[in-house]
Amino acid sequence: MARILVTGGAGYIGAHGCKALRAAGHEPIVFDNFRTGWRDAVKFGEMIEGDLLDLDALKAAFAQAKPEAVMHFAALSNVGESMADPELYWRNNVGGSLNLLTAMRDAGVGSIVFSSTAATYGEPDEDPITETARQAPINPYGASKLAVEKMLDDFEKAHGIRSIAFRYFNVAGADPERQVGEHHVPETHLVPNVLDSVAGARDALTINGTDYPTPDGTCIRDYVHVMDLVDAHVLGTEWLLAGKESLRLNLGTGSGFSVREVVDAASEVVGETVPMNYGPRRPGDPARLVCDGTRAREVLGWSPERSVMAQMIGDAWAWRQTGRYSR
Ligand SMILES: NC(=O)c1ccc[n+]([C@@H]2O[C@H](COP(=O)([O-])OP(=O)(O)OC[C@H]3O[C@@H](n4cnc5c(N)ncnc54)[C@H](O)[C@@H]3O)[C@@H](O)[C@H]2O)c1
Ligand SMILES: O=c1ccn([C@@H]2O[C@H](COP(=O)(O)OP(=O)(O)O[C@H]3O[C@H](CO)[C@H](O)[C@H](O)[C@H]3O)[C@@H](O)[C@H]2O)c(=O)[nH]1
Repeated sequence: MARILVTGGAGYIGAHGCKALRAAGHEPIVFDNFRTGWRDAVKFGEMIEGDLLDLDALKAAFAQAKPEAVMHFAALSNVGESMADPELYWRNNVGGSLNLLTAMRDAGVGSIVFSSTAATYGEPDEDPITETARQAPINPYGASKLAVEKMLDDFEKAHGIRSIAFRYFNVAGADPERQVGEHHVPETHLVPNVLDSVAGARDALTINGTDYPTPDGTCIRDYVHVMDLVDAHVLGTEWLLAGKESLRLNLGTGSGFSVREVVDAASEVVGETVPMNYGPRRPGDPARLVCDGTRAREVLGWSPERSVMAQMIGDAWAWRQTGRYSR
């Protein structure tokens, strides 16, 4: 059993991470400023309210929590917002991570699992994308995540802090037991937007572009169930705690689904037609992002068993019907 400081543990993926840590016998301690997170999402251990931009608060959190490792989910992650306000993204995501690594160095904590993203690849030059593909982000969000990957490299060389950067593809679904789930305000992700449209909580879903060079003209993505994704984080944390080397790993299934295929799957799961219309392309959307996820399976023994489209949509729908948070 290990004590793990979980930054962003009140957010979508971080809350599932806490559940997975607890299920594996570890003790998550959430560090979050609730900017996009939810107090109701903190269910699996202690919580320290604080901001990554406040180095003193972070140092105090390390003194209080005495963690053996860190899971670092906290970030802002809205691509459109990052284009409009890059300063916010560089300050929060890069400045916040710099403070975190500084506090880790000072507290003598030598293991961190970091949420990176397929957005670090930009317009990929490989299909499917392996970890050695060129990283050339096309928006400030992706650039901020790539900068943190480089910061991790430098802190390892200078201070021996070992890290795993997981490059997530499209995360979807929810805890099947409905304790935690996805709730962003505003929501930009496809699956919750589809379900909000079915539930009448928003106007018809707008499909962003139908003229991409894909079989049905809509963008193709690689969707991974959030519970599978956080299982990889537990395996990664245990890997580092066992003294093993730093890793950079994609997390995805290797299967691509178009926007239309996701909509059709949702209609089938929910048993209703998804109200939808067609809009222009969303700036910055690559046509196709599909992962070569072989390495995570081989190195960590990760097996994403729940990342089946019908299951991801079904779990997200069940959570939407009964579980959502309120502020
Ligand atoms: N959702 C996806 O599909 C996806 C894909 C790739 C990468 N990621 C990455 O995964 C991580 C989690 O994403 P999510 O969808 O759960 O986002 P989220 O917005 O639901 O959660 C982020 C959490 O971090 C907290 N936070 C942000 N800035 C903070 C700060 N300065 N100090 C303290 N807490 C702060 C927020 O309050 C929130 O609870 C992010 O780093 C994101 O970039 C997500
Ligand atoms: O209402 C919507 C919402 C989305 N889409 C489309 O659905 C696809 C998936 O969009 P998401 O917003 O769900 O996901 P992204 O692929 O844009 O982004 C995800 O993957 C990125 C990496 O490429 C980042 O990591 C980001 O944080 C993560 O959410 C895109 O073609 C998007 O344009 C729609 O057509 N309508």
